[in-house]
Amino acid sequence: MEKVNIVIAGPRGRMGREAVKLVHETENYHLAAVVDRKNDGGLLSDFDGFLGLDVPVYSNIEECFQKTDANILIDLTTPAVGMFHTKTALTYGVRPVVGTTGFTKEDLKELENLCKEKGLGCVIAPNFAVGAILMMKFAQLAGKYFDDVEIIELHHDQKLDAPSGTAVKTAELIAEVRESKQQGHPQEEEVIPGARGANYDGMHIHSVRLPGLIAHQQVMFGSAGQTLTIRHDSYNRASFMSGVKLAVDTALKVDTLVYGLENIIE
Ligand SMILES: NC(=O)C1=CN([C@@H]2O[C@H](COP(=O)(O)OP(=O)(O)OC[C@H]3O[C@@H](n4cnc5c(N)ncnc54)[C@H](OP(=O)(O)O)[C@@H]3O)[C@@H](O)[C@H]2O)C=CC1
Ligand SMILES: O=C(O)C1=N[C@H](C(=O)O)C[C@H](O)C1
Repeated sequence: MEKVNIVIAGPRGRMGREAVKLVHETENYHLAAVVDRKNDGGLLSDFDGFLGLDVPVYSNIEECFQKTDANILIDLTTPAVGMFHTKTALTYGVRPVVGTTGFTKEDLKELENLCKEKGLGCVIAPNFAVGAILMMKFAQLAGKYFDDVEIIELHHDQKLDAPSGTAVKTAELIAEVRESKQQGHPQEEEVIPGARGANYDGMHIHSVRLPGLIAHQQVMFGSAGQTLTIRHDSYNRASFMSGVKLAVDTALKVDTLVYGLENIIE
């Protein structure tokens, strides 16, 4: 079986380290190179925790694709560079699998067009954990029956973006089935600005950041005399890896942009 040549951007990060392990341990995957802003021209094995992984490190992603025969880019970096990496991959004929969050609607539209133009697959998944995908699907189902919903996402305090990509995706999915509604009292006032959280089509999103947390979300619905709470917890980053593998295998097969693993998991 021919190996899938994979480049990982952000290999030293919390997610990147797990992804390196996944690629290294998957029989038909080959870690061809990594993109890191440190150690340009060196090897991944120069960093702590990557013993024996003599994989070239590039700081310039274009140079990486010029010198590497890559099939897939797995991007696990930051909102600031994720879009540039994804566009560059498509330009070089490499299929992106993107876990990095913080992409805007305009970014997604641009990438959808670029995928069409190039005839390449790309998977952007705000959350790779199967349980989180189910949580979002269940929330969308509940959104048909409850107009009032608040999303509470809870993450470690090193997270850069708020609300989380998962919370935004959840709100988007609920908005597809819920009549638009401004929730709460029409005359409610925030005594301290931000008290009611972010507002997506009238749904409120609250972002909690604390050391000790990994990635958690609860979606709370309310109507007369009842509430329904749907919750998902990721206790470690290994929880995301089966979804990363599914995304890689899907990106190789399709020739369009897939935004969200709920479009793959039936
Ligand atoms: N889709 C999903 O299921 C999940 C998505 N995420 C998302 O994945 C992303 C990464 O999360 P996490 O691993 O926790 O974050 P980390 O901060 O641990 O890792 C990010 C890594 O990207 C590196 N980086 C920053 N800029 C560049 C650049 N220009 N080129 C190459 N590497 C760069 C950082 O380097 P340095 O150390 O030098 O800053 C760091 O090593 C986030 O956007 C997060 O929201 C996270 C978990 C699950
Ligand atoms: O930064 C994280 O950690 C996570 N980010 C993703 C998001 O923004 O939804 C996925 C998961 O929640 C972990």
